[in-house]
Amino acid sequence: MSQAQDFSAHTPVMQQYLRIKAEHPDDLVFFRMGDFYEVFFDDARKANALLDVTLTSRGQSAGQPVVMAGVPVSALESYLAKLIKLGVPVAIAEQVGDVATAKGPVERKVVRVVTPGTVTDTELLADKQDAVLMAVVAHGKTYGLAWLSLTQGRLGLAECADKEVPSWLARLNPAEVLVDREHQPSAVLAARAPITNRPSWQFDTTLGQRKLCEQLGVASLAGFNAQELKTAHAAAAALLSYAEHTQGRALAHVKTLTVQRSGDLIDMPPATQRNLELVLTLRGETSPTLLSLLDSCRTGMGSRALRHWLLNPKRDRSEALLRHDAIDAFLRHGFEPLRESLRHVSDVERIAARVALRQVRPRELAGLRATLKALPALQSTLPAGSELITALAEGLCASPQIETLLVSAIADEPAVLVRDGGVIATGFDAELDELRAISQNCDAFLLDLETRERARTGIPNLRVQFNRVHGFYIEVTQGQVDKVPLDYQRRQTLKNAERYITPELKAFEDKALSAQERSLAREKMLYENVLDQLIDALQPLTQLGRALASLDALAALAERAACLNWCRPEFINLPCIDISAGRHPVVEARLRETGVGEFMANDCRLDARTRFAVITGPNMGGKSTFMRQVALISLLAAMGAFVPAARCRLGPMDAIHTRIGAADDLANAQSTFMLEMTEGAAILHSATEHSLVLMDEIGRGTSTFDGLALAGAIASHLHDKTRAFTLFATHYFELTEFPTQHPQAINCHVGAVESGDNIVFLHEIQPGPASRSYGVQVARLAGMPASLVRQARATLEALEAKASTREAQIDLFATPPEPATSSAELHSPVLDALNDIDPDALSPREALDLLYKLKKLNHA
Ligand SMILES: Nc1ncnc2c1ncn2[C@@H]1O[C@H](COP(=O)(O)OP(=O)(O)OP(=O)(O)O)[C@@H](O)[C@H]1O
Repeated sequence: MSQAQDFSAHTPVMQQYLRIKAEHPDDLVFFRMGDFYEVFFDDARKANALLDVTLTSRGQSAGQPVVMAGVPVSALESYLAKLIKLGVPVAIAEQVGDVATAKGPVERKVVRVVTPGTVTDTELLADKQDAVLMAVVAHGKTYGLAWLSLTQGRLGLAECADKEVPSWLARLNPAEVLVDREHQPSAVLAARAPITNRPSWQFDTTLGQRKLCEQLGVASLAGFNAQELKTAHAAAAALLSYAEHTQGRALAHVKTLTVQRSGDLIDMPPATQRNLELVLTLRGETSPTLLSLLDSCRTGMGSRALRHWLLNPKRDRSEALLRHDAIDAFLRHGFEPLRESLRHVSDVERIAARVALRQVRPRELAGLRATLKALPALQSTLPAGSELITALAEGLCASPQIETLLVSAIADEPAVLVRDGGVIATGFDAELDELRAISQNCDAFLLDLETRERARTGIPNLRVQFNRVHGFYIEVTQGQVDKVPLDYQRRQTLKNAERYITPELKAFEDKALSAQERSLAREKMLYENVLDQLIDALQPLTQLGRALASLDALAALAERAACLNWCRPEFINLPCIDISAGRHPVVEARLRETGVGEFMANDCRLDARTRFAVITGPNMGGKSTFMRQVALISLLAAMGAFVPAARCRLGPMDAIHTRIGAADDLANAQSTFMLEMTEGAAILHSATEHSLVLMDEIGRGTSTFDGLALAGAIASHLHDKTRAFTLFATHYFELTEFPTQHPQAINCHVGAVESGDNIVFLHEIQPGPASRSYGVQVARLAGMPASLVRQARATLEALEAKASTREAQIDLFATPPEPATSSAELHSPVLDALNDIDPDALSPREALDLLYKLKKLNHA
């Protein structure tokens, strides 16, 4: 922290600060002063609370001491990482003017604003996940969505209904959602997304259209099929303005737009993502999940691609088929050579984005150079026979000029930062080489001077040295001082020695220091030139990043298929889920890891005639595991992966809905039962005959009769009206009657055998209903006290005896009665008159007269 600085409000430097702060009222302003970023006033207090940096005060402002705190420049990344995690945006004001020539305070400017959705710093981002920035705006019931991954340069647009918003948020998992400050969209607030408020005027359709056209370099959005998405354009306006604002520059690398329509993707509501533990476990951990099992990628780019495929499975299966072909090709010809080559590949996707934003570090460019050099060898590992791999291989031919430029311009092992020098290769620029030679020849000159001066003065231990504060000097110990010649001028007195300068040494110092300064400035300029040339060649770099990411992800899927013994799924065009010997990949892996036992593979056969399976059996029997594995296998197939089964044939699928278990959602003031019913209702409203629905013990959150009645009604609705493929696990034995009255339903159960007081789970799905539920035995296994188990068993026997003497069975699945209609309504004169009308025979005039007559009748 600069010690002597006056920070009173009237000083020019504070005026400069206050001006910058006024432009960034919502951001924490990091104000560069030498080797520190200073934060002032309320920002300082905030930094103190969040980062635990020490508060100091200096000078006065409006009669109050100026409170401030400092963060060393070298520690910026770690502080930013903390603030980003806390969702606090930081505006970084750098010194952009020349300190040496500035009159008054050196010019400072906010060069970028770092926010959770727009971070691009390699150190601040997880390798395997991208930060997504999103903007959402509501026009009536239509929601416009626009999103951007800055590090991928991908821009997306969509429009959807309010009830679909949670699915989009869950799928895109944005780090930051921009909303209109005046009209915060309720669906976003309800989903508790991390929002950033922006002014209303930024959510403007016309502005959005213009900005999108400018960004993509086109005259119309028709080519992207995005012409009609007016509400999404409004969201894009805010999105692009904010992204540019935070980066402090245009986004040169964002050149493509994807329009996604709700109907393109297999719908996976947030509950499905959560219950199937796709990317997070139910406890919120990243492992063990389906993604953690799948992701054996060698690069961060590959992992990110895989995550994207998993969370965005398409209904149209052509892309998945191409991926299946590619995996086949890898399995036939080997995937390890490619995976080995990928070990030496840098994150080209992120490097390309950081080039475009001019944030790329010298070592990243060295990494890019090494990757480019490794490409021919990598290309030779690719198998033939797959259309997709052939297409991706074309993306590997990044322009040779880039490689030539990086080889000639960037040093073999460049320094971390350009400002330290040593980044540009020797031989790239004659002027730089000359300046460097002057500084490097320093040592030789100093040695020579030392020898000469020792001879001239007769002082044998005289030394010529340099330090940052005092520059060059000749040091003579106190005992020898009287031998010093007259042309020695004293620079500094130490306890045991005197330090001198001579005219010759002073002249050399001027030359050497200015050469070093000029050489650093020249390197900076040359580096910027290299960036200019790279930005001109961004397209092939971005394409290279994407090709490498996809190849890595495909090779990982092949590796998983081989190691875990998965098979290629088949798609057909008839309604069908036909899985032979299917397994739950994560449970199977866990059993193998822990050595507890073998996973029991199970079949699932659903088709146009059998759409509904009632699954019964003991707790812990494997019902949930079976249901989940059917969903996971369907999803894996749709994303283009092989599946854990011996054989698998799947018909079209438009959604995977799940209602499994429940924890109270206290934060949303919803009870377990309320949540169960809300999720259940959402499924009944949106599922179609092409959807897969998993219902696990619906109704258990309330009293037995209520629960049973509701479960029966829900099952009937799903079977008769929705006609979705449904797996319905239940402990209500009454529901095993369901298939007798519903032709498309079957019973199946998970097997268990009793031996004495014990129960052995077979985990095998068998036809027909379970004979009993073994709840008491499971409680015993769980370690309930023996006396309690005895009591429960006695009560159970009494209840069973009572139930068997009960006579009439209630028909759970009877068609519901029509809502009551009053007798007055049945004999309404208006209805009678209406019945008599023949609309086709009426002239307009007669129709109008009749309308008046009907109205009169109604009031009579
Ligand atoms: N097919 C299988 N092969 C081997 N083990 C299995 C199989 N299915 C389930 N298991 C084991 O049994 C445990 C319980 O399975 P699961 O949760 O599916 O039972 P459940 O019938 O749904 O129980 P509940 O009715 O209490 O919810 C799993 O954690 C797993 O360890």
